Amino acid sequence: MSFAARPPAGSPGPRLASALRQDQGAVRLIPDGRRSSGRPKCRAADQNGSQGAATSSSAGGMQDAEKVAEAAVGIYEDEEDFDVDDMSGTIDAAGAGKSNISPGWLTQLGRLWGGESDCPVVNAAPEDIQDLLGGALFQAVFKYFQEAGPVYLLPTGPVSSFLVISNPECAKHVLKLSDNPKRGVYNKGLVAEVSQFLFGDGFAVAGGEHWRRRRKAVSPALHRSYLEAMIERVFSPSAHYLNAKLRVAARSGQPINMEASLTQLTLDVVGKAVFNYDFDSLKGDSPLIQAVYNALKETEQRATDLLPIWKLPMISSFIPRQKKALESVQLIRAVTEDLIRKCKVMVDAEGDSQFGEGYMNESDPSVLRFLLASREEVTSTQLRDDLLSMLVAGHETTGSALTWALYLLVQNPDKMEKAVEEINQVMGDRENPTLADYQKLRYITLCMCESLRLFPHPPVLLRRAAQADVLPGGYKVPVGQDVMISIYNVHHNPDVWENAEDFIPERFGMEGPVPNESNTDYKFIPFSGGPRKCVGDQFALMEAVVALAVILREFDFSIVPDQEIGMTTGATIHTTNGLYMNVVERKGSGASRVSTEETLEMAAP
Ligand code: HEM
Repeated sequence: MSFAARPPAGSPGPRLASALRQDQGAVRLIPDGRRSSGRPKCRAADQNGSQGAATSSSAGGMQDAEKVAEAAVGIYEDEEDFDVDDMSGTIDAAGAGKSNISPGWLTQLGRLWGGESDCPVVNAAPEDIQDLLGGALFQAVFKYFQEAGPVYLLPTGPVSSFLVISNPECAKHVLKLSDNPKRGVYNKGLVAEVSQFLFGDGFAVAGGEHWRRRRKAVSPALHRSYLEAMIERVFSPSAHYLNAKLRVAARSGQPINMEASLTQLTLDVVGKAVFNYDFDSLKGDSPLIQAVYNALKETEQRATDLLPIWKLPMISSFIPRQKKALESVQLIRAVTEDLIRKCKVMVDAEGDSQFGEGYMNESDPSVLRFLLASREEVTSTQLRDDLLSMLVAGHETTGSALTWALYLLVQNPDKMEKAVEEINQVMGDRENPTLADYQKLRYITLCMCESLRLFPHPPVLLRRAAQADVLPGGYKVPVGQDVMISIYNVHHNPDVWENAEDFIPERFGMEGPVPNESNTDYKFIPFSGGPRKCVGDQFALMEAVVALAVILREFDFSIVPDQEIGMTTGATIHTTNGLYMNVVERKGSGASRVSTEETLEMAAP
């Protein structure tokens, strides 16, 4: 799908869902004609009586719904969220369900295995296949949600399916029970399987006790004084560096690809913050950016591959797609290992460190230095994989979040005016935001949140049921079922959000805490929630708000006309062909006071 870069004057911005709605004919099967506004009520048994036991998903059978529910209630802080009486639904994860009309080819395959269900089961229509397999998967998943309701089964092959969740109640339930130390019902399942080639044993995909130990070791590195130091030493200087590049574009009158520029910015930031290493990707095309993109695209393709050839290492090394991915991983790992080696030499030379709670080396506040100084017993491969988890998780996500925030602001001039007014008011003549400034940049923070609501990165989260479970609403989940929480659908769900498709930063309010999963009761979950919530959420928000403040204070942006800005996914929502903008220096801004020579010197490759 694509949408025009310039909506008519006064338009609230991209209206993604309405564009999708025009194309609803592709989604066919809706038992009993149920619509998305209501929770589908499911009958308990099918007239054919088949239980479709041929898949690993359904092996092990169902536990008694109420027993499962009781166990789950025990670990909820807010037990009233869980309605034990309303558990009549049935989902059979055998890969297919009952269809009233001619099923699509994927469902057809699924039915060969005898799967049956009275719950909504969607058919993959031919026009959706490109989105489902390696395109913008989340868009097809949204389209089905509009027809099939907040919980449905999406068959993806003869023996595989996703139970897709699009409402806050079920998302909260699954996220809170993911790797939960009291009762871990869900794990990372497929996502761990398909991204192991990239993350190895890194804590972003590891599970159970191993994951818990590594997360406990790594997350203290992101303490408050570290974040404060990052604002002044990394976020703000890196954004000024981007400004030098923007100035060259402004003075030459050449359009610039803001998606590429912002993704380079965030790679530079995360490189310095995690490794104290300057990738300097703003100065030239970094093969590492492409490598990370290739590797993440491969993980998504693996998740939807009908024939998982990647499970056969001997064969997969001859396939160009797999070869490219493996080469990318080799490059990413080699860079990471080199950085660890160099830092270790410095830490060893220091002898016994002053390590303690909130430790920060003044000359090198990086996460790597923190972890090495802690002198914890950890193998260098484990350290590499953990740091790589942070590098990959923190780079593209924040780059995409900034890209869409800028896009939305440019498309909504009244919001842009408010944003620039706030920046000028808070920062005055000062070029570098401080922690105090960050705390006052409330409207910019809300713009970032609203951008993350409309364009969440990643748009879907994957889990697998390690035990039988029952979702709020009564949907039974058998052992082994793959579950997809569509953050995109929760954020675009019209039953959850008023004017869900419009960019309205004000919806969160100018007072009170910054929106997160807890204070919105899982309506807003861009950083996930529960035990596996993002460890870099504060880091990311600070980085993005500081970058926007520094950039918007100096430049005006407009989208290059007649540009089709489509969407696709790796791990985040990307444009299909970049986001080209014209840049103009604001009168009286810092930019206009810098000479062309100075600018060229800063931005020279
Ligand atoms: C706007 C930017 C960001 C967004 C939208 C985002 C979003 C997310 C989400 C949704 C998850 C959960 C994935 C899941 O449950 O399957 C996650 C996990 C994670 N994020 Fe972020 N993230 C962002 C920035 C960052 C940054 C800057 C870092 C590090 C500096 C980071 C590090 C991580 C790590 C290590 C995990 C795995 C945590 C675990 O499994 O225990 N993220 N992120």
